[in-house]
Amino acid sequence: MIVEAEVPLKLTLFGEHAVVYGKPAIAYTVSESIKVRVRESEKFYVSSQNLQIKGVKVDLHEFKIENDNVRKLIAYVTEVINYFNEHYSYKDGKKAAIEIESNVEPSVGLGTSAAVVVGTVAAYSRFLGLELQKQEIAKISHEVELRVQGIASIMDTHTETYGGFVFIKEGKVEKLEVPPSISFSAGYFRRIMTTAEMLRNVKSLKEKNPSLFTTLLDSIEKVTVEARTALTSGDADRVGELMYVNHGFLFSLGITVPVLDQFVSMARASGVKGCKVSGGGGGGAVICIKDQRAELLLNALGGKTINANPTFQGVTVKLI
Ligand SMILES: Nc1ncnc2c1ncn2[C@@H]1O[C@H](COP(=O)(O)OP(=O)(O)OP(=O)(O)O)[C@@H](O)[C@H]1O
Ligand SMILES: C[C@@](O)(CCO)CC(=O)[O-]
Ligand SMILES: [Mg+2]
Repeated sequence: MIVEAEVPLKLTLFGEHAVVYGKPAIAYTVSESIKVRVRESEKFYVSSQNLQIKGVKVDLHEFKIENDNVRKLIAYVTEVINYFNEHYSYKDGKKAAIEIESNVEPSVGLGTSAAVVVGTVAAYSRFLGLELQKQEIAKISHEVELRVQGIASIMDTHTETYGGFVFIKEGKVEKLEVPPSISFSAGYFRRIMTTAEMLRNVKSLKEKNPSLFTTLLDSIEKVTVEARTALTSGDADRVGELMYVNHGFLFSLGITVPVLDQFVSMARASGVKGCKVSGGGGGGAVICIKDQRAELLLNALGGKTINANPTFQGVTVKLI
């Protein structure tokens, strides 16, 4: 028996980083997805084609890779196994081979870490004979992402579990109806830091200058609340204006890098209605109000466009 979970990736429209500190955020799922397959095995294995290891140290006696980078890269998966061992006393129970398939590079600001967690929770729990509801999958996934990163909101794991457009506020998830007249262009640039590292940078800014940090987050909250109304009423011009404003606040939080700021300011100068960084930053994803000029510019600056059309199903699990 092979259990396969498919998890959509996601784009953050408004409120990334602020959502970690209790502010609202808006995100939605796209057609890019990650698949996690779990099958019985004589030993626990984790395999993933698109993980790259920087630097290798090999124990030639047992031909074993000894490398802290490997441990970090698969931490999201191993933490899921630890969770179920702790909570469902499956110690020394069935061993599993866990395979992750993704067409998107890891760590691009599209919620790949959350998708790996949600997919592994959904598939591994079913492999153990559990029938978890989406609410439980989302809750466990957030706890796992939090354990690995030390800091994490519910946004990525809950958006990818439920699917569609979601408004996140104070631990609650509300589905948003956004008219199809509003659509987006998106893509990503090579990233120089992971989200976990960006979260730690933002936390240190908060500790250095708490009052300025509060002002910035309160301003992002105002933008996100206004964007919710503009989105559901189909006001693309207003959504676009608010995207540029949100990008400016994220620049002030120090989560952008030159290529992202260059892209956003050149898009604005060429008349694109709205653009901003999306997700953890440090490179990674950008999102704009749909405009071919934005997609051409993204590619011209060395980025990769993705299909930014919304999907509405969230995580799915099947036996193959
Ligand atoms: N295909 C994959 N196979 C195994 N692990 C993966 C895969 N993709 C991502 N990961 C894990 O997720 C980590 C990247 O998480 P990170 O949060 O930095 O990026 P992201 O989730 O794409 O961005 P954001 O959180 O900003 O949306 C990788 O370092 C790796 O540990
Ligand atoms: C940066 C952040 O807000 C979004 C990452 O996609 C982190 C989080 O919400 O956990
Ligand atoms: Mg992540």
